[in-house]
Formats: sequence, C-alpha cells, structure tokens
Amino acid sequence: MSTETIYALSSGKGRAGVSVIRLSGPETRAAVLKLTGRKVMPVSREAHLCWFRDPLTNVRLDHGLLLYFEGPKSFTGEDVAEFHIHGGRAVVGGFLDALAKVEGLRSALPGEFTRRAFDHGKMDLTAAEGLADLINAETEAQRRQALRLMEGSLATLYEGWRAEIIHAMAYLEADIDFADEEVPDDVAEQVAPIVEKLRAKIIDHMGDGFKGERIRDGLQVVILGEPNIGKSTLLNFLSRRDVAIVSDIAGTTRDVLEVHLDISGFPVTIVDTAGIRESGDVIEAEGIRRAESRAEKAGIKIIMVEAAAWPQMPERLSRRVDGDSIILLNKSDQAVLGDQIPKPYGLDCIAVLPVSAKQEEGTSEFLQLLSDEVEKRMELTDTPNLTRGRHREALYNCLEHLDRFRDGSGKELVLLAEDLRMAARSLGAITGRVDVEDILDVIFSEFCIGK
Ligand SMILES: Nc1nc2c(ncn2[C@@H]2O[C@H](COP(=O)(O)OP(=O)(O)OP(=O)(O)O)[C@@H](O)[C@H]2O)c(=O)[nH]1
Ligand SMILES: [K+]
Ligand SMILES: [Mg+2]
Repeated sequence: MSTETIYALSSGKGRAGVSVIRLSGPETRAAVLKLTGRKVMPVSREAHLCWFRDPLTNVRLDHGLLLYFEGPKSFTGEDVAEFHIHGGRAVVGGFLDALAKVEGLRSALPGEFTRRAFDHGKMDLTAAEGLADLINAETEAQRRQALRLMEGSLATLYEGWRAEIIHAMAYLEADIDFADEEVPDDVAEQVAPIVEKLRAKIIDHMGDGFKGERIRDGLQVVILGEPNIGKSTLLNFLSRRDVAIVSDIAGTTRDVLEVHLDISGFPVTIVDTAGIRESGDVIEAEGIRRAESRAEKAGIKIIMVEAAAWPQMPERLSRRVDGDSIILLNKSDQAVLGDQIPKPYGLDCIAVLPVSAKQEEGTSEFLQLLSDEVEKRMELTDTPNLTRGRHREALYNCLEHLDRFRDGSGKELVLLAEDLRMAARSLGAITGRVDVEDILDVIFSEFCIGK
C-alpha cells in the first residue's frame, strides 16, 4: 500500500464548465474534512454539494460537488476523493494551492493514479495500456480497440494461454515428484501436443499484419511519384487544407510531410514525399532517400504517374509497385485515355485509376477505394489484436521457450519444466502477472498527469 497521498487535476487544462480534481491515498479522509469543514466523512459513492475552503485561511474556494470513494472500492483501490469544481483558472489554481498546503499531500506523477490501480490489482497491464489508448483515441476504431483492451480482451487471451502452459507443467512436475523411474519421453509425448497447439495459436495471433498497432498508431499511406506529378496537390485535396506548397517547379517538396486524417473512423497518416528522380542536389537527394524509406514502411502506397505517358512509368517507381499499391494516373485532364486502362503485364497492385487531383476528377472513386482498402487493413475482428511492440516481444520470448521445449526431447524433465515455466513467465509479463518492475515506469509514463 502506498503511504503517500497524491492529487492532480484530472480533467483537461484550461477554462471549462467543470473541472475535476482527484485525490488518492491514506490522507484523503483528513484532506476532505479539512477542505469541507465537515466533522464526519460523507457517505461513500454519493455526490455531496458543498463549500470548499482553504484549510489555513478558511477563505472560500468554490461551491461544488464532492464524491468520496472509500477504498478498496475505488479506481485506485485506495481512499479516493473527487472534487467537481468550476473550471475557471483561478478556481482550479486556488484549489490546487490549498491542497498543497495540506500535510502529507503531494501532486501526482503522470499515470500515478492508474499505476496505483495496477498495484492494487484493480487492472492488469494490458487494461492500463487500453486506458492510455482510450485517452489518446482520436478515431472510432481506436476507441473501440482501446475499450476492448480495457475490458480485458487481451488479458483473458494471454491468461488462458498461460493457464494451458501451467497445466502442461503440472504433468511434468507430477512426474518429477512421483515417478519411480524417469520416463521423460512418455511425459513429453503427453505434453507435446498441448504445447504444439499453443504454439500454433500464438503464431496465428502474431500473424495479424500488425493490425492492432496500426489502429493505435494510424495506417501510413505514402504518396510516391516523379517530381511535379501532383503529389502535394493530392495531399492538399485529401486533407482539405493547403498543407503543402504546390508549384510547377519540379522538386518543390523535399521534406516528408504528414497529415493525420480520420477516414471512415480509421486513423490514417497521409505522407507526401519528394518527387523521385536522379538528382545531383544533395538536399533533394536526401529528400528522395527519405521518400523511399517511408515507402518501405507504408501500409498503402499511392504511386502517381503521368496519365499521358501510361502504361509507361519510371523504373524506379514501377519496382515499388506491390499488392498494397494504388496507381493513380494523374493529370488525366491532359490525357486521352480509352475506356480500358491497360495494366502492364506482371504488375500486381490494388488498382490503376485515372484522376485529376487539380480538377478533382475521378477523386470520389479514388476516395471510395482508399477508404475500402483502409478498412480492410484495420477493421476489428472477433479476436483481440495485440497493440504494442511490448506484447509482440513477450510473445516471441514465449515462443522461443516453447521451441526449446519442443526441441528438447530426451532432456531431463526438470529442464523441460523450466522451459515451460519461462514460457509462462513471458506471457505473465504482458499482463503484469509476474514481476515486471523494470517496465512499469515506461508504461505509466505514457499517461498524462491526473490519470
Ligand atoms: N493539369 C493538371 N495539373 C496538375 C494536376 N495535379 C497537379 N497539377 C499541377 O502540377 C504542378 C505540380 O504539382 P505539385 O502538387 O506541386 O506536384 P508534386 O508532385 O508535389 O511536385 P514535387 O513536390 O516538386 O515533387 C502544379 O502546377 C499543379 O497545379 C492535375 O491533375 N492536372
Ligand atoms: K512541384
Ligand atoms: Mg510536392
């Protein structure tokens, strides 16, 4: 149990109708009595309208709502109080100053309330991560994924797998303890199918195409093309803003430009890049290098080429075309295209579409296609997605130990049991079931103060 009592503004900074200041820890009761001038604590989990006063000067701070949650039935598991006060800067500032004067209270660190909730078993680590994601969620898909994580969808999955390993371990350990003679091959035979099934499940789960991470971080859609083909014009069209400089000078864009968009509820980052060509200019060449490196990480590539030149395109672009590429034949207003757009032999791509980014022709078909493709890559399925590199790493570790178990037939039982124990530990690290002290600071520093 923490001995320190912490407080923080839990609602957003700045002027607001209502602001919420939160308090958690053993001194909560004393602080509530001091600030309200009450003799007895209010009933837990009931709203009370009252005056708040500075405990030293007795000057009135505000008239507002007090909510007291007696531990352990609270967010942190400790005694918690929430002060719902008027969200004026002077009110909030005065209130925080007053709390600072109460002995035994200090302001909270980022994520400290949630960390206490974790420490007191109120949530596992994946739920805490889900909560952080929920606070950062900007699109519907992010919100839905975060809520699922917060509800424990991943924790349930991983805890289930951990239980399976522990079950398998029990077989081995029973043999270690009670067998008259060692029969490692027999036991391994009994346990091997369990481990094998689990391995398959983990591999399948990890082969999700990074969907969860994509929903969290946004799908990268990179616009590539020769100089002056209209990449920045397209970026401005997509973002409905004048984000990038457009000019008829080839080599206008040199840096990588990013715009975050919500496409049908999914988070997407549209990336405009320098036009790709051989260039003797050092700065431009660096821009091109960055463009090509961004293309490697793209979830979807929009490759823009000259409609009038189609089906010819520069080799440096055609070799980047793959199943995640949409080829846009831009400046179609300046080209005569037949009804059938020829697709060069052997070119595997999502589609070839004629558009005019400047005249906004063909753009609604393009938007529809883009939104369909985004959805395909990010829609939520029934199985929960892993959302962080941290989860992936732990799952790799788990697999490694399961592999070691698998390759270890003939090994002593105790060693086999140890492989399984380590595999279970790796899963336990994801939910925080096993000691993970070293990673906690990293996880909780993702939060804002007051959460
Ligand atoms: N006719 C016509 N002109 C276009 C179209 N799209 C863009 N342009 C023009 O083409 C020129 C280059 O456009 P940009 O958007 O700057 O091209 P870019 O690909 O970003 O160029 P760099 O950044 O230099 O690589 C500008 O004069 C645009 O107005 C189009 O669909 N049709
Ligand atoms: K240009
Ligand atoms: Mg440009």
